[in-house]
Amino acid sequence: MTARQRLLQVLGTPLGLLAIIGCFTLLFFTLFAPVIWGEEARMTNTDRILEPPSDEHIFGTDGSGRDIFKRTLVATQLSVVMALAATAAGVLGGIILGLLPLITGGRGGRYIVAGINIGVAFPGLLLAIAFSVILGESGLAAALAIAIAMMPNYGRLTHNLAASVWGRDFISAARVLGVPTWKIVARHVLPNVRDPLIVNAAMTAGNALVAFAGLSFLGLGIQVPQYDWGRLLNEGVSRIFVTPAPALVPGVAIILAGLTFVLLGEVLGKVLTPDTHRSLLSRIRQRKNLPDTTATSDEADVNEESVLSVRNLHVAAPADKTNWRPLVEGVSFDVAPGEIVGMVGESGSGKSLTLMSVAGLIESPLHVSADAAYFDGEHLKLQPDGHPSALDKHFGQKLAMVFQDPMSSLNPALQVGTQVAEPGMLHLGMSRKEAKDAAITRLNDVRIPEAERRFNQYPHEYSGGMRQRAMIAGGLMGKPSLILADEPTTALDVTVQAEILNLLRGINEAEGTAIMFVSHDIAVVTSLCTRVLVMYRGHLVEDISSADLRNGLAQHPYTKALMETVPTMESPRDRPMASIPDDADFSSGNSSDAETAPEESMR
Ligand SMILES: Nc1ncnc2c1ncn2[C@@H]1O[C@H](COP(=O)(O)OP(=O)(O)OP(=O)(O)O)[C@@H](O)[C@H]1O
Repeated sequence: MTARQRLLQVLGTPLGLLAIIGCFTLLFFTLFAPVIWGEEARMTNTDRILEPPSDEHIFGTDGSGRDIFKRTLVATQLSVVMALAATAAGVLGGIILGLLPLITGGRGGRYIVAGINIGVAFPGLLLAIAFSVILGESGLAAALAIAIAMMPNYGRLTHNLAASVWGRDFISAARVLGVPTWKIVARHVLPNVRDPLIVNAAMTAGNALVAFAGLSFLGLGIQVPQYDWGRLLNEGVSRIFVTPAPALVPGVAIILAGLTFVLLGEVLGKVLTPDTHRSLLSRIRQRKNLPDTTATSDEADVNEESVLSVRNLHVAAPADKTNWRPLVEGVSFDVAPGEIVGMVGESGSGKSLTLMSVAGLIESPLHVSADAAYFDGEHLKLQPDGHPSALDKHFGQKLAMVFQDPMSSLNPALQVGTQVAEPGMLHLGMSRKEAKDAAITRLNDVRIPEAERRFNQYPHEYSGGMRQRAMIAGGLMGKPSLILADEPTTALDVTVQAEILNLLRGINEAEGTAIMFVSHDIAVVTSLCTRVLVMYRGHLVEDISSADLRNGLAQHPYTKALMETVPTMESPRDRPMASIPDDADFSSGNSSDAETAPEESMR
């Protein structure tokens, strides 16, 4: 869903409606109130001084006989404009302040961060009053004082957001390309932190409005003959026990305007950061043309001897407003207890989606459905749209998952041991001490050297292979009956790759754990797995034993072509290695492409 569609959706809710009414009202009075009522609000009338509410002056008159209601409406302009000016200056200053430590780096950067932290420690309003006193009594000085007081908070927010992006790989990539730091900040950091900053700015504008009114109320802001809501409040308060209206009207205006900015922030928050769960549900309701995969029965034809059995799995992505694009179509497979099943296929063939959808890790906007799914003695319930209830409740106990990139799958802020031990405490009822002992045993099992010492280290202190082994150790805490491994060796060099494969093989032999191993490397898969599932363009085109595959008994042309690419002792050494050409098409099941493709590509 685009931001525009989300905006339209949010505007249809009571929150969006209130925000839009508030914004338009505020805009109207800001622009037109001085033009329409400016003259009347300025005109003094000594005959009607300090009058209580009447038909002519619904909220009475002030000490010069001027209509309080009209003055309140006219004061909207100065109150809102000054609040927005203060917010703009404060936000801009805060952003610069928050980004400076990244640009300067080193000791200078640390001093700036320390300065920001000290600034945050002071209450904003007190800071604003202090600066206002220093800068002198005027509206501009008050706006500047509010902006300065706002900067540390906004600077800290910016710095925290920017620092979380700063460590990411695309920033490192830009740095090694020699992009100047200020440009990295402007082009790579700012766009990634923009949305929360915008949302926060809208909320901050509400605070600035209240703060500005507060300063004027104290006599530090707008000076006579100009007037804003704070000034009117100040004039009204002296009569509050006689006639509450003169103080009440500007007071209510301040509250309503502040509330409008908060509502605007809420709306922006919803538009810029969508609620994925709700948007998925609404999208599923909107799109009628879901793939025809209506669930038939929970127990349709699954193999109860298997540890995992899936029937007619479909995954689809939204193509346009009403249609879905199929990504995985009608995939059915079984994994027997203690079996290692490989899944191979070209990039984008749907291997990861198949694995992730079985595990329940597919997120909006994709849609998953199946006819039936069975895991380790349990029929997974099918939801109304045919989505098999996820395996995730088995995570940490009967099911483990190993991902491709161990650096992303381990939390960099937590010690590795803590993350390995977590399933023990969460799912197996272990005490902290028991979980730690079990985790150290598991780290030893996966051959992490000095496991006891390494337990307390952080992911960045581990090598890539060790991180992957630690991930596997975490999965083994609960003695799983199935490990789902999504390209666990792709990010590793060949030696470490061999270590991980040996480790998985060892676990399978020692504990009888079934493994579903996804890879695009058919050589690795045939060496590790007993059976291989071949995916091609979202379809499972072949289910074949590794022995048959090695003996050249593959049936599908794509599988044959894939096998042709595996180098053997007889492969010619004076030619490039065989590969499948990009334009080869095996969808028709015609083998001619398969037989010619690798050779063609060698020429
Ligand atoms: N969130 C998503 N939204 C839309 N399309 C997606 C999404 N995730 C994956 N796809 C598409 O689904 C198809 C299958 O993706 P998948 O990740 O399963 O491929 P794969 O076989 O695992 O490839 P690789 O070996 O490169 O990881 C691809 O065409 C991909 O572009």
